[in-house]
Amino acid sequence: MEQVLIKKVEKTFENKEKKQSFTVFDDINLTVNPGEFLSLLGPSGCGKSTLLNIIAGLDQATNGEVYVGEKLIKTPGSDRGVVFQEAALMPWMSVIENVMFALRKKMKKEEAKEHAKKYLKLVHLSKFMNSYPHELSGGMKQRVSIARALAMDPKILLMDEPFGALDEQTRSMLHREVQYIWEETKKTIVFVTHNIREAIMLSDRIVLMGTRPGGIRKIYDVTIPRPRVITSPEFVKLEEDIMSILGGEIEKVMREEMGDDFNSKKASLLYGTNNNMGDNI
Ligand SMILES: Nc1ncnc2c1ncn2[C@@H]1O[C@H](COP(=O)(O)OP(=O)(O)OP(=O)(O)O)[C@@H](O)[C@H]1O
Repeated sequence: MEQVLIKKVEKTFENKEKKQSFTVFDDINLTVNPGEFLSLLGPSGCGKSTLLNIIAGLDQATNGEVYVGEKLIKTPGSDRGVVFQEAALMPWMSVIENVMFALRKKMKKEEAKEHAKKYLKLVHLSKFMNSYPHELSGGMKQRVSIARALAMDPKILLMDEPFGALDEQTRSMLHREVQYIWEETKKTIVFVTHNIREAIMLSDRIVLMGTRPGGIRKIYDVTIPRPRVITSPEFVKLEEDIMSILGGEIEKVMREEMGDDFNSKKASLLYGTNNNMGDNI
């Protein structure tokens, strides 16, 4: 268990050709507590992935610092495991070989095999360890990619919309799976999502990010006892609270993207809380 400290982080992208720069956010301050499950939630383009990539060391902050424990983060490291929306498994390797590949520099082959088996068991894929990626469903591939990240025994697990491409049923199953993994391994998890219900279902805290100017709008403590039920009154209440702020953020993005074509009635029809997919922003 380790804490992540994000101190005055700014990210500006330079477009050298157009001689323009674009600041995604300019002053993010946040502490992710050891063992915490924290979600970054916000409209498209607010910088969730950018912030996660900076924590991962895959991208650098323009200003400010990120620490994992005492360590200043500049590059990727085995203390942080990353899971992306696409599992990116090597198609010519079996499931167990994919997990072992990540361990090749860390341990000998036999030890790596035992280690990989342990993590495949944790994600309930022991039966499929000799299968190949094309033989697996999308949800199973994502479980392999979670096992691969966990096998490195990172202190922090960073997840960027890991279930974004999956159907609703598979997503619910993986919510249970990831909660089980979190409880078993006691990892600190930072989880990026568009989906309000997903954030409420999984998180200890939800960091709601906004755009133009980008930054943290509000932080919610989710105190609803687990396992959580989406129809419970406290769940619905929190969903409405979050949507009331997010609605304004989404409208801002749409206004900017659509210019004169923007029509707030159209926006509320598309993104209102009453439709079934209102949780998915
Ligand atoms: N390499 C880059 N160069 C220039 N601009 C970038 C680059 N990467 C991201 N951006 C811009 O930074 C902003 C934040 O992007 P980011 O992907 O972090 O947002 P997000 O909140 O994760 O969005 P989404 O939910 O749609 O993935 C966007 O406006 C994006 O266009």
